[in-house]
Amino acid sequence: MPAAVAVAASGGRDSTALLHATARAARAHGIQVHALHVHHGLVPSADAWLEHLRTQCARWARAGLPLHFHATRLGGAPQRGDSIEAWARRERYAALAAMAHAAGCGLVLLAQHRRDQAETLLLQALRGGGLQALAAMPARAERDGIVWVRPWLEQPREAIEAYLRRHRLRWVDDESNDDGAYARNRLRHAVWPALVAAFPDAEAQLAAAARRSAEDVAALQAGVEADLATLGGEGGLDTAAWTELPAARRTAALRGWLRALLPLPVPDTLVRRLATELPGAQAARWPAPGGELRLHDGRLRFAASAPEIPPPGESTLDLAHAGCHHLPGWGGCLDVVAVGEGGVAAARLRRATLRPRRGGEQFQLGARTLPRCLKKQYQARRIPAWARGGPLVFGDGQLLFAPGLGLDARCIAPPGEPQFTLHWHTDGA
Ligand SMILES: Nc1ncnc2c1ncn2[C@@H]1O[C@H](COP(=O)(O)OP(=O)(O)OP(=O)(O)O)[C@@H](O)[C@H]1O
Repeated sequence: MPAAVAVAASGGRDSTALLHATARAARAHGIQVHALHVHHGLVPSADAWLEHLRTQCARWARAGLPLHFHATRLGGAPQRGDSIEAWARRERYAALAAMAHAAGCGLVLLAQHRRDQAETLLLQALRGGGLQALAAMPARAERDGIVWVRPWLEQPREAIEAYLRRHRLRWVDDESNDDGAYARNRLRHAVWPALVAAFPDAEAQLAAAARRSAEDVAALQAGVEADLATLGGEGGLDTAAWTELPAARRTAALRGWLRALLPLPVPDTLVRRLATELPGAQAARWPAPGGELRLHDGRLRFAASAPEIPPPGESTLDLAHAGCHHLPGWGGCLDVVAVGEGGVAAARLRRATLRPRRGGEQFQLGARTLPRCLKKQYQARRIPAWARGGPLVFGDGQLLFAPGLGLDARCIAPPGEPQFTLHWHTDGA
C-alpha cells in the first residue's frame, strides 16, 4: 500500500467529494493525502477557488484528516494557434505531475465519474473517433512517471451528489460549465436531458460501451504486438509475411509499425494508401511525415529526410524564463512553465545545454525510484518515437529533462525557490 496518495482537486463538486472520501479512507490505513490544485489564471474567480480549497483542507486537517494542500499557479498563456482548453489541459497535467513528484506521490486520483465517461464517449463519436477514441477515459494510465487513476468512473453522478449531501460538503461551481461555446456544455444542457428522457439507462449503457471498447482496444493492441514480433521490426517490415496476414489485421499491424517508427503522428490517409498499394508492389517509395517509406527486397523501411537545417548538435540556451522557446532545428518548441514546486531551479536553466541522445544517459523518473538507462525508460513506458524527438536538456552536466518523460526526479528544486517545468511539443503533433 502506498504511504501517500494525491487527489487532483479543482474545488468543484466531484473532486471535493473524492478528496474527502479519499482522506477518510486513508486515515484508517495511515496514508497521507495530498490535495493538488492548479490555478490556471484564466478566470477572475480562480483565486477564490484556490482559497476555498486551502481553507477547506486546513479545516479538514484540523478535524483529523491526513491532508496536505499544494497549489501551482500557471505562469504562461496559450500560444497563437493553441486552443485554451488544450493548453489548460496540457499545463494542468504537467503541473499535477510536478506537484505529485515533489510530494513523493506516484499515484494521482482524478474525479471523473460515469456521466463524464458517457459524455466523453458521445463527444468522441460525434468527432468521428475510432475504437480507441470510443474507449473514452482510461480507469488507469501511466504517464510522466505517475499512475493516474479514476476510481469513480463506474459511479453514477447521483451517488456523488448523495455523498456531498450526507457529509454537507461545500464546493465551488465553475461558471464556464454554462458556456455554450464548449461542446461538452452543449451536450450537457441541450442533449443529455432529452437523451435520458428517451433512454433512462443511457449513462450506464454508454459507459459500458466505453469499457467494452477499452477491452477490445487492449486485445487488438496485444494482437498487433504479436504480429509485429513476427514481421520483423528494425530490419524493416517483411511485406510478404504482412500480406499473408488476414486482411482485418493488416491495417492495424501497419499502423502499429508506423507509430513506433515515424518521428511524427501517423496520418490515417498514409495507412490506407499503404494498405492498398503495398500488396504486390516490388520497389516503391511513399512520402511519410519526417521522411520517406521505401520498399526494397521485400522489406519496407523508413528513411528520415535530411533536415533542412544541419542536425542539431550541442547548444546552450537561457531557459530561465517562462514561455515557448521555439527550436526550428529540433522541429518543435520547449514550453517553460513557472511553478511553485516540483520544478527545476531557475538558476540551473540559465545556461542549459541542449543536445541529442548519445546513448548511456541515466534518467530517474520519480523520487522513490532509481536512475535507469534512458533508453530503457522510454521502452518501459512505450513512448513512441515521435514523442522522443526533442532535445535532452542538461544543467551543470546533469540531465534535467527528457522529452516524453519530463524532469529527472534528482533535479527537483525545494519549494519556494524560483523554478520551472519543461514540456516538449513537436511542430504539427
Ligand atoms: N484546476 C484543477 N486543479 C486540480 N485538478 C483539477 C483541476 N481541474 C480539473 N481537475 C481534475 O480533473 C478532473 C476532471 O476535470 P473536469 O474539468 O472535468 O472537472 P471539474 O468539473 O472542473 O471539477 P470536478 O470534477 O471537481 O467537479 C477533476 O475531477 C479533477 O480531479
